[in-house]
Amino acid sequence: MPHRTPRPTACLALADGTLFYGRGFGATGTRTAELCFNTAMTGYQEIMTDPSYAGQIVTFTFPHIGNVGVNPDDDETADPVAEGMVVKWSPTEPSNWRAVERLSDWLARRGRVAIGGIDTRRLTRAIRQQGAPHVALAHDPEGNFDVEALVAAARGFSGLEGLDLAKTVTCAQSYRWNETRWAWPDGFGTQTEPRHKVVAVDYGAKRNILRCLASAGCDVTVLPATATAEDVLALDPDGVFLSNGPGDPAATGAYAVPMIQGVLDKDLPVFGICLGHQMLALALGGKTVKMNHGHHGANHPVKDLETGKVEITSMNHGFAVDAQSLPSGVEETHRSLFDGSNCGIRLSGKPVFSVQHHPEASPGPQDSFYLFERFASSMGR
Ligand SMILES: NC(=O)CC[C@H](N)C(=O)O
Repeated sequence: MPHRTPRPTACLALADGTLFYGRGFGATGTRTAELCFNTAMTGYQEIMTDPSYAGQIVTFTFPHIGNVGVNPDDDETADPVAEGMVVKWSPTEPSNWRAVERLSDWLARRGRVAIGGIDTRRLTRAIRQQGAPHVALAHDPEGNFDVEALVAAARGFSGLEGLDLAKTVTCAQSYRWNETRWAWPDGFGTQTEPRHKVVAVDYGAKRNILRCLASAGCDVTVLPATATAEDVLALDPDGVFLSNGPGDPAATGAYAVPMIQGVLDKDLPVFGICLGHQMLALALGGKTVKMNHGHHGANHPVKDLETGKVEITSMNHGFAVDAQSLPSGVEETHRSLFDGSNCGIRLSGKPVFSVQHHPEASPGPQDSFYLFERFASSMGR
């Protein structure tokens, strides 16, 4: 019997002309984005719904993606935010008691394209070597691809530099975080009586961050990204939290920096995560830089420079704070043991600090949860 290879139904085109063919799933159509790779072994639903992935397509280096389906509880925001996904094996039938839907149906319903059957090792090596490429990912069940047009679309993608994407994923209006579910059911910092009034500025906040703040005893009011210092201070908070978010920190800094400086003038405790960390660094006079291929995974070792302790952390960033650019009075507190890049800062002698990694995990290890407790205790007991 002659062996017939099924016709490819998806095509991933890199701006340098490299093509990967595979089996499409999820929505049909074409998306352009920057391509990154994520090394986490679990948490594809949390990753796809992390607002910080706006403008990006994610290559999963772990081969078994989709095997636990999707469920109503693991979304980090209402919809997937990453533009699409690239995987080694097309998803099999989900097998998990929490699954309510197949990954492919969920992606299709929410307009996200995906490609399976890809040599993700080769692709990951290419990303590491050349830096995060601009790509076009097309899914067509008929398998008709105009590859020249796809490569041209990939080349036409503007890239993330200079893009303020926080505005596109922030909440439309302020709201109070009133979910009664704690960050982790196994009981980290579960707190029933909130003691600290916190304003969280939403640049694309993951829900588990808000849960962790609540679990550490914070009563959280969330404000849109463009909130001014007056908006924040009008709520008379005990502390201000700056969230994660997508895009180029320098672009979002145009309106975030004056807000943060206004808050710092009032001597309030401030805690930032990821984009929030980058925003705080900019507000304190530092600079951010675009990384070659960034950090995206759940296994990144970070050293606490004060204690010498190493935390295994969850990461998702393509920009970094340039530690050399930090003015005196701003200390580097954490550093990546993968590449030495900056992972944390503190304003000397003040309860003003931030980290590049994700202490809320989701997905990932919970080693860094202490940072939420540090923020809570900086607001008094
Ligand atoms: N997770 C984040 O907040 C990401 C921050 C920023 N957009 C970056 O890519 O570095």
